[in-house]
Amino acid sequence: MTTRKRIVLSSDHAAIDLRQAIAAHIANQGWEVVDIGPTTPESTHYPKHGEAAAQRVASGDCALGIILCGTGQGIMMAANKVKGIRCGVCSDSFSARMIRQHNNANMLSLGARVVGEGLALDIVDAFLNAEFEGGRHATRVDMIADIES
Ligand SMILES: O=C(CO)[C@H](O)[C@H](O)COP(=O)(O)O
Repeated sequence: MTTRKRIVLSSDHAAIDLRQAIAAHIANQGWEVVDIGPTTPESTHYPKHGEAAAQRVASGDCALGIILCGTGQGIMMAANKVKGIRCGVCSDSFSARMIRQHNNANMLSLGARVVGEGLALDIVDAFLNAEFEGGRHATRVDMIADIES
């Protein structure tokens, strides 16, 4: 039996269409997508959606998470308040690769009012296809965890 890796997706009202496009894109790549919404366009509050997704990652229920709001900034700030979460906002594919390789990021944040769908999907691919390099970077990531404890 093949175990598919689970990834959680969430957003606020500003990013529903882009979140759903990302969900379809990565489901096609074999990921088990846990899309925790929202699904309706009413105005909502990004901190609760960032925290909900972050808890799925921090608990180990999902290996990774992708979260979105208008800029990607507010929902990233909320997710990073959850212990064990390392989330970066990316508007370019190089940064998305590097936050995995050097920072062992377990969440990616995107701004739906910043990047178009084509670039966003490329950023997602860069994030998902990169691996943590460890070594000197592990020392530094451990130092981030020390700040939390
Ligand atoms: O980007 C965001 C947070 O960082 C939000 O998506 C944005 O602030 C929502 O704005 P509005 O309520 O005007 O749609």
